[in-house]
Amino acid sequence: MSLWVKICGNTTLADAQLAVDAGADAVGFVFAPSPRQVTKDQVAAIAPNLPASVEKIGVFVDPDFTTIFSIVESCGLTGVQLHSDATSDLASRLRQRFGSSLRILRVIHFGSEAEAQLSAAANDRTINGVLIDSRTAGAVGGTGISYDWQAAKATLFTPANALKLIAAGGLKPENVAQAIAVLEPWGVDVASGVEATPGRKDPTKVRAFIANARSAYAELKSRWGGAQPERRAP
Ligand SMILES: O=C(O)c1ccccc1NCC(=O)[C@H](O)[C@H](O)COP(=O)(O)O
Repeated sequence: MSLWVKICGNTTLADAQLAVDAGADAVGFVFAPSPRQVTKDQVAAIAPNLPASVEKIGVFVDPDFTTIFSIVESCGLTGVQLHSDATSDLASRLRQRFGSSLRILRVIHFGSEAEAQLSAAANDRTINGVLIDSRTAGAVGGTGISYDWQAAKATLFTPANALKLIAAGGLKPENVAQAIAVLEPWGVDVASGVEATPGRKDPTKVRAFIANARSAYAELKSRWGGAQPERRAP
């Protein structure tokens, strides 16, 4: 088992390839209003040039099924990250249509409702994992703001939680090791923390982020010894 690393908010092939070369497991594309917003045509031109082994995740905010279906098909996405009402049947419709090959991630924002939302997610067999992110009054992602990791560890990233939990929100090369040491997540995700300017990645930051994350996870594994946390399949 190793740490899953996603570099999100790619807008060019060069940036996505940079993430791949630096060792990312997944690259993300934001199909929502954002300084990093991309179109279906842009991603359809980028994704086929990336290795098949790298996950290509589309990020959708309040999406409808038809839009997501069309984008996943046209761009060859391997996963979706849904910022949507958890009570909608969107995830189950996507699961029915694409089967187990599509990684479906739900987003939960750190805050007063997060614990209840995570309990509900634990019973949702259509999703493969949950990304715990920050939000502001104006943005549901890409905020560059980190939450209280100690509080998140106590309430969300608990040893009892078998979901694949991904830490996001305000991560950067300088703090990702600390986040991993505290939260012991299944994965980490970053957008603005590895940028040179909004929408464009900084090669030095991308490489440092992934290298620091990998070495922090290696330390964590030695702390665990033989007893690594069980995560729910798949
Ligand atoms: O990145 C965005 O601009 C964005 C906008 C709207 C919804 C989601 C968005 N990003 C999704 C991600 O997975 C980001 O990596 C995550 O929110 C963390 O962002 P950051 O705090 O900038 O690292």
